[in-house]
Amino acid sequence: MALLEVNDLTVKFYTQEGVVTAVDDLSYRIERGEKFGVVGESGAGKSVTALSLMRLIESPGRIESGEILFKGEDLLEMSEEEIRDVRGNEIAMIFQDAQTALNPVYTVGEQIAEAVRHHLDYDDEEARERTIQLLDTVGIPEAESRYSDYPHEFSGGMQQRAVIAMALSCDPDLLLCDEPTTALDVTIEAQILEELESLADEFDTAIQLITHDLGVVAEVCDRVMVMYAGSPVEKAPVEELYYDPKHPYTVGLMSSIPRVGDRRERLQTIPGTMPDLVELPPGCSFHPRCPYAEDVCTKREPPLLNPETGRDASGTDAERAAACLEYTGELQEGLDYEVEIREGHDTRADATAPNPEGDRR
Ligand SMILES: Nc1ncnc2c1ncn2[C@@H]1O[C@H](COP(=O)(O)OP(=O)(O)OP(=O)(O)O)[C@@H](O)[C@H]1O
Repeated sequence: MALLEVNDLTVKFYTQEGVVTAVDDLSYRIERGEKFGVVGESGAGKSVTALSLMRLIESPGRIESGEILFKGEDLLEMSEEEIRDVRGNEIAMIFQDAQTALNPVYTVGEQIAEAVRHHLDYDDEEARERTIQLLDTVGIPEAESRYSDYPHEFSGGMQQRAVIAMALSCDPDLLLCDEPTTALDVTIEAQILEELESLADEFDTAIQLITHDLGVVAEVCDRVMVMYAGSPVEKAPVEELYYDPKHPYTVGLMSSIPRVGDRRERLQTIPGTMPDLVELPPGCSFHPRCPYAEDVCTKREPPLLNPETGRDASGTDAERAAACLEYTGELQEGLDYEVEIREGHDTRADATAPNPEGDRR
């Protein structure tokens, strides 16, 4: 049994502008100890997916349908009390902004110790010892004396390490990380990702890592799901995604990974922006930005298929899936891109094929 199995999850927000379908019929699974990446631009539905797992979607949002099986039990059917027990104990979450997760009026050590006492039923002394040990594990030097520091006495990177320590304090089976290193500089980011990865291995914790950065995914994850406008457009083991991306949106994301040593902040980005989720474009929702779009793409919504066999790949078992009419055989010109393999993990797709109409939106 998979640790987590999300089946046909749909989440909507009832706003004054209309009904926003933030997550649309989403299915995926995460195995025990696995590191699973969720990638996509802002507004793709990544955070809403994670908040749904914690049952933290608030009004005007609503989980419309689907099931979220965690160790075989549907989180959506649990009582408030049961879900509170899962939250923090078995599923923990780390957000982008460490500052909001730490309370400025308590010392870092006290806050983590409080979580330890609460979740593990330790007495004060045991909780203090466990906290110091955790701070040390996440790479905070002189953990014993830093125990009594307030959050503002920690650097941004140290704060995020403390938040990771707090999340790991209860030894969760699943850690949801929402852009955990975005606010940090690149060197600290690399260190923290490495730390996160080795801690997850040590504690046998599965990770769902949310990011807009495919470079981060390459660093940490085993499998990846690429999301666009609330839906998965590609799923693949990480190596396959890099060396053989099957969806034009993935190719676009790959072209925008900044290269180490590149002085420009960002190379290219995909022209255009995410569509209005109240009213998605007809057909494939990516077609207005896709350099390979043909007439049929404006009319037919592509199903998630195995790109090799053309079979249905919408379920959680699918290892490889892409939603593009190329795989139903309906594209006449096909997908004309090449992936350039460079040293190490630095793979880049040549997605510079001209789009004659530019941003057609
Ligand atoms: N509280 C809310 N009220 C109304 N709409 C919301 C709310 N929260 C999310 N949404 C809608 O859901 C969409 C998906 O949001 P989500 O935060 O999951 O995107 P994301 O992929 O995580 O992007 P980001 O990287 O910016 O966090 C948003 O574009 C927005 O339209």
